[in-house]
Amino acid sequence: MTVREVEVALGERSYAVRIGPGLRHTLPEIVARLGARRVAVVSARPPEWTPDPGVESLVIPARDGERDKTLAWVEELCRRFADFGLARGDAVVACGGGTTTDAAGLAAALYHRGLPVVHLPTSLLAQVDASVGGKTAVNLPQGKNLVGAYWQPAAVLCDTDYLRTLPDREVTNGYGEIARCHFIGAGDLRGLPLAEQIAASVALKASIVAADERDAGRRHVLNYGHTLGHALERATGFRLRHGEGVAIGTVFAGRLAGELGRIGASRVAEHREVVAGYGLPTRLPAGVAAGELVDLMRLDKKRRTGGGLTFVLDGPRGVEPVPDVPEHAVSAVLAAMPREGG
Ligand SMILES: NC(=O)c1ccc[n+]([C@@H]2O[C@H](COP(=O)([O-])OP(=O)(O)OC[C@H]3O[C@@H](n4cnc5c(N)ncnc54)[C@H](O)[C@@H]3O)[C@@H](O)[C@H]2O)c1
Ligand SMILES: [Zn+2]
Repeated sequence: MTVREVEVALGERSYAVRIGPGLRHTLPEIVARLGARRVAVVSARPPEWTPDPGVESLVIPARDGERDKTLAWVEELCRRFADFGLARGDAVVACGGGTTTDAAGLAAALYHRGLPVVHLPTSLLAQVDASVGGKTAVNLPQGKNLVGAYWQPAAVLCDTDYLRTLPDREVTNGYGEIARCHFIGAGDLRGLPLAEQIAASVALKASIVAADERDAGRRHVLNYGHTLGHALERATGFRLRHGEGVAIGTVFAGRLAGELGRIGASRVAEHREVVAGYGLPTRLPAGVAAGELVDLMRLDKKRRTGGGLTFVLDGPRGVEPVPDVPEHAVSAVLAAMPREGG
């Protein structure tokens, strides 16, 4: 069995992300190394797929999905930890999609002011992105991921066996994040075995997180393709999955960089080819007006930066945030983008 290992280098908070088949069976070694006497296993997978930590444990069944990514669920998890008698020296295990690792990660960060958490991400998106880097969060009615903490896991086990039961659309969703890695430093991953694509995407994220754990600068490049991606998710009432929005947003980022004279025509074309090559959508969905997308992007940015459209774009110095992109350029590129059914 081939196991790949990526180190997230964060000093005394460093940890390993391991990628390969059957890795859930190595959880007891990780728990033993942590010295945990008891473990709460928050699992969104069925019992036969829920990992055994090898010590006294409480399994808390969870549901993946945004509807349980709430403070109420985090409180419920903490109450069950307390009823079980979880205390310092113990640990939490999170097994599920990114919604489950985010919520259980936040519960671990808060309970007793922080217990070690081991992530076993079960979706492709969670393996390449959500479980690595230490951001945890839950949603509020006012918006997604508004309440959270930085809480690095003690270890991440990307057991590729989990992906065998993943629906096709969720596989595609994860590829949206892998495709954008092509342009932010991972190089060409097309045609490689899936485990290698996961490892390369994780290695890229690990290197960026190690340089900028708390999102002060470099970590922004991870948002490649995300500005339009987020607007598309919202404009379609989340009918488009996150990775699909990022895919279309990546094609758009290439075209916008071309429009601004930052990259040449062949690099623009490469964006579409790479995204299409992963079986991802490249065209704007039907029925979403360009004006609405610009409004959504402007709103999104205003909240964060106080005005001006900023995009993470490719260019002569590589990928970097580009502030004050003129709105007419954005509108022109959107108007020229191919459309579904058009
Ligand atoms: N913390 C971070 O840095 C970070 C980064 C990216 C995304 N996220 C968060 O991650 C979440 C998205 O993650 P996601 O796409 O995994 O969503 P998810 O947790 O909702 O899972 C997606 C779907 O896949 C199903 N699923 C998961 N594993 C499965 C398996 N092995 N077999 C069959 N079905 C399975 C789930 O039941 C669900 O229907 C979002 O809430 C996002 O905010 C966090
Ligand atoms: Zn993303």
